[in-house]
Amino acid sequence: MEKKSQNIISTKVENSTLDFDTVLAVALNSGQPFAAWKMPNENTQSIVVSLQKEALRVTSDLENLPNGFLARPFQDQDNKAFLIPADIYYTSDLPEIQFSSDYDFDTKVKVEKALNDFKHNKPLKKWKDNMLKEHFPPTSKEHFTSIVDDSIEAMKDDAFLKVVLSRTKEVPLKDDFSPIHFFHRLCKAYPNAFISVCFIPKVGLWMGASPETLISVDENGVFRTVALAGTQASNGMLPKDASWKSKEIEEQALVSRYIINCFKKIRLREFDEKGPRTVAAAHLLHLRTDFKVDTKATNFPQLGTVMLDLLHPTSAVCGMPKEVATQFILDNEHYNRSLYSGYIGPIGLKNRNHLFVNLRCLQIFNDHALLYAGAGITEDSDAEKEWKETEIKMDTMLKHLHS
Ligand SMILES: C=C(O[C@@H]1C=C(C(=O)O)C=C[C@H]1O)C(=O)O
Repeated sequence: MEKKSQNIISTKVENSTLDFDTVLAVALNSGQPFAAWKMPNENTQSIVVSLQKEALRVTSDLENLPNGFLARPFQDQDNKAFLIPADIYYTSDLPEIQFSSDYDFDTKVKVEKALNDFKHNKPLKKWKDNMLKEHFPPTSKEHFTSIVDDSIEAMKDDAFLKVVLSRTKEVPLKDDFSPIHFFHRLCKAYPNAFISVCFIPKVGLWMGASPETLISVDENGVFRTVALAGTQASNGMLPKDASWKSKEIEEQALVSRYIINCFKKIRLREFDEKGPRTVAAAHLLHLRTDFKVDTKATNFPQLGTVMLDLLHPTSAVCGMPKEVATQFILDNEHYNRSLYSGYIGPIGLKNRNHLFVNLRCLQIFNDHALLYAGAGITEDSDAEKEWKETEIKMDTMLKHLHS
């Protein structure tokens, strides 16, 4: 991955003070923008905290942005993403905290004091004051099934081929709910998902266990993306034993075709394609095709940025054709998806970029959570089954919210 280098100063904070939970607790209490995450199949847990009150608003130009955590909503007017710059960066595989060199000695002393104070028994309670107070009413079953039926009619009239319709559900939280414990429960339950918690003022506190990479470019310049679609409950079945109906096979093939069309638009022929094969995500099975490009061999270092712009939102979360499906979603869902089905992930850190589709996620309010899930609708869909599909997708988070 090619990127301009950034100045970073490492500060050793008294060893006993520094651990992931302390840094996360101080970040949560602070009201500053922050994100913490664990990558799929890795044990390291990382956190970035911004020392500015608001997240930055940026275009997703990965080669030129400062290191940090990027979060882009499904849709908004100015097509910009939020960036939480890594003013402070902590990763559990290093014994020190890193400050970007823009921050002076006083700031470092303040942060170290906050970490020490917390360790000497300041409880995690202020975080609730930073939560959003209001949201759109949760979607009723009646509304969801009626818009699914309307979309099926529209597809029968050839208005579009596929649309992904989503909904929300409100769940009360216990008084002693801790985002930190929840984060660890998710890490333990879903080792191959991207586990994240992210706070942006006015956008709220979001947590998730995403199974879906939107794009990644690793330290060797290898670009990856996936076409993920088709859902069934595994009910204990191994991926290799799964069989799929033509509805799901077509639904996933549309996503693959969409990705290949994006490669075609930029005249890139040198991509590897593997699949589709069945993969497990929590208690669910999906169909997935993997795409890979060597950006060094193809001399295309900015491929990540270019594909991000072309791919988002893919037909795994939006539909086909994209413009008509987007309009149907905006006209019918009757709520703002915000970060749900947008993309989130770390950029620049450890010399790699990895953005995930923000799925299997929820938003935390001070006494309840708002869960989000959607389902791909085609002409052959059945509204009742699609409602059920959103329920089982929401179970990914719901199962671990209280334990
Ligand atoms: C839209 C969601 O998931 C997406 C839609 C899928 C489908 O329609 O079968 C499967 C995986 C995801 O790409 C969601 O989890 O909310």
